[in-house]
Parts: sequence; structure tokens; C-alpha cells
Amino acid sequence: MTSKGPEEEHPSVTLFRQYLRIRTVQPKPDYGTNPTLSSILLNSHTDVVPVFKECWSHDPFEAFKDSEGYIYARGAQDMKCISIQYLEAVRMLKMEGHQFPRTIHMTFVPDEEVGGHQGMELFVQRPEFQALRAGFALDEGLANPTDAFTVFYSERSPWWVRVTSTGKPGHGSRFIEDTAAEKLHKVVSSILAFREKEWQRLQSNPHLKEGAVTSVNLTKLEGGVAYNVVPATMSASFDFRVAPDVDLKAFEEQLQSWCQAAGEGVTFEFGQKWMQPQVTPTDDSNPWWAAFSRACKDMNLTLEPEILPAATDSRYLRAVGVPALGFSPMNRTPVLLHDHDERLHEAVFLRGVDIYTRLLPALASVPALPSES
Ligand code: MET
Ligand SMILES: [Zn+2]
Ligand SMILES: [Zn+2]
Repeated sequence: MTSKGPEEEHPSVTLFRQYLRIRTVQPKPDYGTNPTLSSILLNSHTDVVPVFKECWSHDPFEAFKDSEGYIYARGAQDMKCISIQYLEAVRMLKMEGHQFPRTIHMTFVPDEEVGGHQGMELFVQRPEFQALRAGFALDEGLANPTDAFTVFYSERSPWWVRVTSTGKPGHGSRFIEDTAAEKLHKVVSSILAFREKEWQRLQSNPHLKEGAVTSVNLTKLEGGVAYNVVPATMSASFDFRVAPDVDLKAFEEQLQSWCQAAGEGVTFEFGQKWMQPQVTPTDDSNPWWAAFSRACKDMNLTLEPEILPAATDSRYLRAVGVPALGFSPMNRTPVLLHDHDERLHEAVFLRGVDIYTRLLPALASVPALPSES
């Protein structure tokens, strides 16, 4: 039982032998080859969004694989696939004995789907984060149904806005003037007209991608107690995603003026208000981009750089000065994140592991930057 062939070796023995191959000899132990350089951060979030179970073809938490190889599960695209792809790529690289100048860190963070306030937003302010000395980060992107891969260099700013309208209450049978509902209706109309304008701007210009215009959806209406009681207060909640080139101060003034134009007693508050949109440069002035895009080119991957329509933890990383790219290596895959029947083909998943095994060496070998010498 002690000398089996390599394919039969007990996995614990394999692990032990791999560990022995790492030359941790003092006084220069081989922990990573140049710890003075900033590190590469591979970030992923562990939380997922809720499901409407009855709308799924398979139990969304069973990870059912159909006869064609599609794996159905909440998180199959967003973004449990990437967590495992990072781990598998790093495992392969370690197994092959690779060493790189830059250290690679992986973070698995909570709460991204509810805004990251107890997750990445806090973490980037902690000494533990500073200690990672991250110089560049990879985080999630979106699948691409074509042959190409999308890579995200910026994000729209989430602004969650609740407009509250107050007015005269009274009996539901009367023509009461100055009601909360009338004024709220005006604000809703102004905002939905703005939505239509942005939609038309997107539709009429084939060069514009979704992330380049501002979107808004009316996502909640609240107020009222009975059919025949005119309420004194009503509110409408909106999910704005503001394009990174928008003047945020002017945009807030616009919100203010829509509310003012609706009449007295119309105010708004923010559930989320991102004020630091950042763009990670996608030209060769950015050595991280140069390494990323070169590695993709070497693999014959077509890249489509875009602004992410949604928001991820990348915004917290970019805001503390860590350039980040949002990349989910899923081509020929419909965008199904947050949707029913979220799924990923196992071949696409496995190809993603291969892609990271090429990307990570390139990124972790970026020579010292001017700021690091
Ligand atoms: C705005 S907080 C981020 C939550 C989620 N990722 C979204 O974009 O909706
Ligand atoms: Zn996500
Ligand atoms: Zn998500």
C-alpha cells in the first residue's frame, strides 16, 4: 500500500510532496519572489441574489447538470464560478511549480448584492486590506453571448432615490387639491421621461453601449391605507445607474428641480449614492491593461471593453486607488445573472480556469512600476 503509481497516490501524499517542492530555505525562503512589489487581488463575492424557485427548471441550489453539460444554479454565473476558477487556476499554477514576482491574493467577500456596506466597503478601510498591498484587482463582469469576452473598466454609479410627496389628506370622494399623489405623479413622469430620453439616446447610437447612458427604473411605490382615504404621504423609489461621465452635482440639482417643479412638500433621500466613479485606463499607459490584453491576445480571445451597467465591489477598490477590471470568462453564454435558470456550461467553466492560468502569470509578472522602484 506504500508505493502506488502516481495516479493512485493518496491525495494527502500528493499534497505533502507538492509542499516539499516549494523551496522555503532560509535565509531566503521562497514565499513569493518579490514581496516589495504590489500584489494582484482576485476578488469574488460569496453571496447570491434570491430565487423564484417555481420559475426554475431545476432546484437552484442543487447545481443540477443536464445531459448537455449545463449547470443550473443561483451563482452559476454570479459569481461562484469565478471563485472556483481562481482557486483552480492558482492550484494548477502551484502544482506546476510556478513562482511569480508578485504575490497573488484571493478575497472572498460577503454582501456584494446588498451594496457591500458590511463587505468590501468596510474591508478597503481596514489595516488588513492595506497589508495586502494590492496593486491591481480582478473582479466579476458579465457573460457574453457571442464569441467575444467583455471586460469592464468602469461602472455606472448606483443612486437609489426615494421621493416622498406630502399633501392634503381627506375623503376619497372629494376633489382635494394639492394631494401627495398628484405631486408624486409629476415627479414620476419627469423621471420616466428622462428614462425614455436616455433609452432613445442608446437606441439611436450603435456606438453607445448600455453602460454609457444613465438608466432608471421605478422599483417601489408606497403609501395609502384605504380606497376612500386620500393619503397625506406617498413615495416612489428609483434605481438610477448614472453613467461615469455625468456631472454628479448637476445631476443631483436635476433631481432637486424635478421635485421642486412638482410642488410644495416633495423631498428625496438616498438609499445609495455613489460619488466616486473611476475609470481604469484601457491603453498601454496602464501596465496592468497591457499585460491583461496581451495575455488575451496570445490566447486569441477577442475583448470588448465596456462600462458595467450594474455595480460591483470593483467600485470600492478603484476608489481607494486600486485599478480593477471586471472580467467573467464566459463567452457564448447568455447573460443570466439574477435571472431564473441561471446556468453555465461546464466546458465554458473549464475554459475559464485555463484562461486564468494564462492571465495570472502575466499579471503577477508585471515588472516594477515607476511608483514601486
Ligand atoms: C448597487 S449595490 C450592488 C448590488 C448589485 N451588484 C447591483 O448592481 O444591483
Ligand atoms: Zn456579482
Ligand atoms: Zn449580482
